[in-house]
Amino acid sequence: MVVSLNQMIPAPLRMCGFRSFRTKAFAFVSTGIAFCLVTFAFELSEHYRTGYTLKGGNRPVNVPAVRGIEVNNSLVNLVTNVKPWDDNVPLIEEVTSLKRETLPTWHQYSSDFSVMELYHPNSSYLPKLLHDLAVVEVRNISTYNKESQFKFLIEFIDGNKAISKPMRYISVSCGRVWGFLRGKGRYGIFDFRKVPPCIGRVLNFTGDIIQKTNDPDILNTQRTKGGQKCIIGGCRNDFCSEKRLTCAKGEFLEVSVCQKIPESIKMRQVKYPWAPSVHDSWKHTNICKNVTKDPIVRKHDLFLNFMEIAVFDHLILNYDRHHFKTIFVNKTKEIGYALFDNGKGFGNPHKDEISLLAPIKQCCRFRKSLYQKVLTLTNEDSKLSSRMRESLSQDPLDPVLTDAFYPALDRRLAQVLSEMNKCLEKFGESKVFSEKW
Ligand SMILES: Nc1ncnc2c1ncn2[C@@H]1O[C@H](COP(=O)(O)OP(=O)(O)OP(=O)(O)O)[C@@H](O)[C@H]1O
Ligand SMILES: [Mn+2]
Repeated sequence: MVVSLNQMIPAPLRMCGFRSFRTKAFAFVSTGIAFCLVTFAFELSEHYRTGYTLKGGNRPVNVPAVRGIEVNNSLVNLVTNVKPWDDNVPLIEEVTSLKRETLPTWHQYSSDFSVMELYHPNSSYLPKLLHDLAVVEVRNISTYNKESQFKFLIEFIDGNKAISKPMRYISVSCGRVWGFLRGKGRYGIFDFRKVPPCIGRVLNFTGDIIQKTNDPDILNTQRTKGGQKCIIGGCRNDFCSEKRLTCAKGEFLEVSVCQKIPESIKMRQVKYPWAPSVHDSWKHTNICKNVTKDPIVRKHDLFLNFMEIAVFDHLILNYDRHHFKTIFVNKTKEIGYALFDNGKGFGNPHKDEISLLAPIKQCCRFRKSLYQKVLTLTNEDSKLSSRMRESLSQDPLDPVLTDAFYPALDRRLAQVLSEMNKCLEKFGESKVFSEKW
């Protein structure tokens, strides 16, 4: 089902590059920031984009960002709780007194939230939620979580909150932009919806940012560079500095806007065992047994999730997976997980990194459903690249990915399938397919 939302886009937005805005009501394929791919296999994870040529006249050209390694991952403790429990955070509340459809879209989203999937592919509110993220007026904007790269917390006049990341900078290859735009690296590509709903948006530098904030990290760090309005912002010194400004083009600042996971949801940070690090012992040692013995991996059924994350990261070429978040509904049952930190993905469409598949290669154990999804998306009539293209074409900042990323997705998926098939040939289905942790 395709829902046309064209009329809902104000004319000024259309003029500044917002084109027809149709959102595929989640049938599901690749989850994505923007999500939505087709009706089964993968799904886009977040709507960020990696590069594009100028389109619509007055939109800025952006490009890829270089991101620093954020955390030194010692593999001594393969999986470690980084954050303690916060007992003051309430658990999920059910909305019982109001009919869901009468609630604002974000409220419908929150009340429908499941820890297993960060959104439901067929939910009626999802296209509207995405649309709202792209157009609802900003009430307040501030710096969010200064620990790493610069990002905004946006509060909208409808009460919703989102995490937003600005584009950073540009590199052009063969006349087209490629590589990854900061904050736009988040296309999930799974049939697992582990990245919150996201969409591209053009913020007005003065009207949506300067006039809507009282955050000194924004107000007091305004600069001008090459005639453009910029801010240093507030984040880690190496990311927010005079040398690394966030600049608008004219008044326009392109950002990704991701639905904030409801604040009632508890999350806990967990290390990814195959994280890149200076120690990266997994590159020369099979760490699979150690991982499976880890009490936290066992307790929270994390093992098979690692396999999904590996495939996901391989497809987007995210070589920066250090952590992910587990999410849960009560203190004993921690069943879901979320991937926020995908910003290094989609950096180079001409390169593949097979070592990202180390979990699959070392363990040879994964869900049959994962294998089937991979298989499905390699079919000519349901190719991952086609679904990705279709899904991303719905983003207001389309084109999100440059053309070279589409064959890259299919090529990497074929590599995944090949590794999985090697496992099956070697060990047989009964050992390889696993549904329980
Ligand atoms: N949509 C969201 N909802 C709730 N919390 C979020 C969301 N996005 C990010 N966060 C929180 O903020 C933290 C930092 O997010 P993220 O890893 O995306 O930022 P970053 O490391 O600065 O970005 P990047 O990896 O793109 O450089 C996450 O670990 C998570 O706790
Ligand atoms: Mn990060």
